[in-house]
Amino acid sequence: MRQSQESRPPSSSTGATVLSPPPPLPADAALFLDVDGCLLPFAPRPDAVEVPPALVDRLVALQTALGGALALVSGRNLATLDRLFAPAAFAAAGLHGVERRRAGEIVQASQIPAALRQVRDAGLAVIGAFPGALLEDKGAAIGLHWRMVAPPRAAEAATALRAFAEHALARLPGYQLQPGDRVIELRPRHADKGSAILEFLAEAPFAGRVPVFAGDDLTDDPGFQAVNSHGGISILVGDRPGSAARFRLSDPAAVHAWLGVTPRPPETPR
Ligand SMILES: O=P(O)(O)OC[C@H]1O[C@H](O[C@H]2O[C@H](CO)[C@@H](O)[C@H](O)[C@H]2O)[C@H](O)[C@@H](O)[C@@H]1O
Repeated sequence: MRQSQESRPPSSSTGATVLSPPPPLPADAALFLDVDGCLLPFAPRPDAVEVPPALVDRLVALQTALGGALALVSGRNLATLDRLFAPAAFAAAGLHGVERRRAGEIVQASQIPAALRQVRDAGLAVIGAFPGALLEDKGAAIGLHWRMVAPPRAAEAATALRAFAEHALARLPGYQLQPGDRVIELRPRHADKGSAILEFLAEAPFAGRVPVFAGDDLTDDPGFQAVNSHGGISILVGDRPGSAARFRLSDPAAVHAWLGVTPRPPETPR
């Protein structure tokens, strides 16, 4: 369907979509937050991210203020999200929507097909050819990362890892490729961030609230579409042409400012 001149988002002289900063968080929001590239700046490796205690403090305060209607919606698995944000326990969707649980619930990890174990072993051999590349084993999903491959081999690594993943997909019925920021992932395809958000919105304490979702990457677009379909607030973090988001924040620091994260005062020595 063609958009009318009036309904199209405004464009800059370069043609890039110009999105406004989001309005303040509504008091009756159902708040959904992506993690890497949104709440946390990118780190060299998946296990090198640091979650500032002040961010956890603020998310816990928002969780209370919103009657529990706050969920992390991430490509990480649920176990990793719990470890990163400990001691807090948030409702969460992991593996790009494949895993989902309410706050305080314990869930079994997803089933791992035997073929994925074989693909993982073959993938370890491929990344071995590129110093700095790594394979992230997330249980039912794997990620092949090249952020730490130094130029000039980074482009070659990206091509080789994408080609490996495309080839491996044929051995994994029910799986799809998930491109990300210097990563290609293989993950189950029966759910995405949009379906996870819609499932949260169908139940307490999220139902009947204004959905708000902030995220940065391709995997976040189904989430933007889900909140848009409910008249909510979709927020792109960073710059990515073609996103379905209606508002924009420049980076994780801007997300923190918008959420009202304030640094913890330094501890006084006793
Ligand atoms: O949906 P998200 O919460 O944004 O998760 C997406 C993927 O993020 C992680 O990878 C990215 O962040 C790493 C740490 O900063 C970085 O080293 C890597 O280059 C990025 O691609 C995570 O490792 C993946 O499992 C997530 O799917």
